[in-house]
Amino acid sequence: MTTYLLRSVAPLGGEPVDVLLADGVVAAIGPDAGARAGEATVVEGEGLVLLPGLVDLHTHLREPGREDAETIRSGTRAAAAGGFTAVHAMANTTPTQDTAGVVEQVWRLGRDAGWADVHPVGAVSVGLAGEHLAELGAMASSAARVRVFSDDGKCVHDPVLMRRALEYVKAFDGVIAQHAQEPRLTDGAQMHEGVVSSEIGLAGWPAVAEEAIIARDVLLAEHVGSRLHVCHLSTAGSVEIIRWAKSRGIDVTAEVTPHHLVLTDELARGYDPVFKVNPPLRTAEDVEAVRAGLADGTIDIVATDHAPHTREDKDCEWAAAAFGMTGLETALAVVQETMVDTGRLTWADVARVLSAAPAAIGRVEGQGRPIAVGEPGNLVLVDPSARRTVEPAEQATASGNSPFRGRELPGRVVATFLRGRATVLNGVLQDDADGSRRAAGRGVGA
Ligand SMILES: NC(=O)N[C@@H](CC(=O)O)C(=O)O
Ligand SMILES: [Zn+2]
Ligand SMILES: [Zn+2]
Repeated sequence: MTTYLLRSVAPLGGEPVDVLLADGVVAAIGPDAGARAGEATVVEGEGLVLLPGLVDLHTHLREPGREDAETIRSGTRAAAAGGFTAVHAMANTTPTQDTAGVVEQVWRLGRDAGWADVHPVGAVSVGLAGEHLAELGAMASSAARVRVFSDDGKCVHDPVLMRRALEYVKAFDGVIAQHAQEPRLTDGAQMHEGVVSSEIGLAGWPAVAEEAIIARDVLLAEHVGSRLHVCHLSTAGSVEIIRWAKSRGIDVTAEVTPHHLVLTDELARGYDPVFKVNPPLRTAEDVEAVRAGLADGTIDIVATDHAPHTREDKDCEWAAAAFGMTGLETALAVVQETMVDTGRLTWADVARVLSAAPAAIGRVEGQGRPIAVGEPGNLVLVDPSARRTVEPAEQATASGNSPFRGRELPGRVVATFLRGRATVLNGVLQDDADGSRRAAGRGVGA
């Protein structure tokens, strides 16, 4: 196994030091690292920030069932390119990830691909139909060790089913990740309900459809004494409810997506379905509220909700298009632009919201760890001074539905290490050496 000497890198944006990666772990930090480097491959790290490998709690890999949009391999290559060393693969596949057999298959395909650890999310209900609980216990005790359960794409709207799920997962320290969308209030909805939806004539998805479910679920979580996680929170009112729930001591965590940190419903005016997503892009006031919530810790993590879709499902009229946008390869850049470059989060905070906290919520071992001697070599090296223009054709994801296409974003992933092995080096995915390699992000000097 190759040994790497990361020379003069800044862990969590702090003072530059040398870091030695050997035998899959952080073997030395500081003057000792150079002395023990021997034949190590040297990575010049001047000006680069070293973070723990990123952990995504919310990824759609589409395999099994929609391999035309993404496969476990293409999706985890995109993850590596974006600096991730672990992803949670959502359950809305075909067949649904609602049995031990299916989650084990997804887990095994992820392990065999080798680009990032894949932790399958188990469905809450059989077939995501919202009627009968899936075999949560069997998925938890399977080889995939499932701890996160979600019907994402659909809301667990029946309060009795939600209550039973919350009670059931307590036995194995699981968590229910809720896609908060009251279906009766969003029938036929196409975008955020507000000024823009009424001006352009698209059916609205009101903020209250999200907030009503979150309010109900934090109360249910309190009642049964269980753990709740709220997926892709998107409104100012949702931030207020989570803040209130935490102040009462309710065991709830929440995520925001990169796109909800920066994009607004104004983008729907062009009727480009690349901006069609669930929950919908909201208003500038909501964007400010989710940034403030992330900055003050009300929102625990950033999760991508990477949702690849084929051209047929996206390049059509707005009403017919699928909901969702890709995000693994732009997440860190968007967080840098909206939160770090604006002074609202430090790099140490970024390590928390994109690595340590999602690993803790998912009960993932060996990820999201401090950068310290003896810890697994799951790391990402970032150049915050680079700039790049997002080009879907240069991305590793098999789908082209990035809402940031053509947009310039800061930062570049220079290297990603999975247990000491480089999955990305010098901005290039490490699968072949024939010049046809795709850059992991076009940046200065890439
Ligand atoms: N976010 C989306 O708009 N779409 C997701 C489902 C989901 O996250 O709800 C998908 O699977 O495509
Ligand atoms: Zn969802
Ligand atoms: Zn999702």
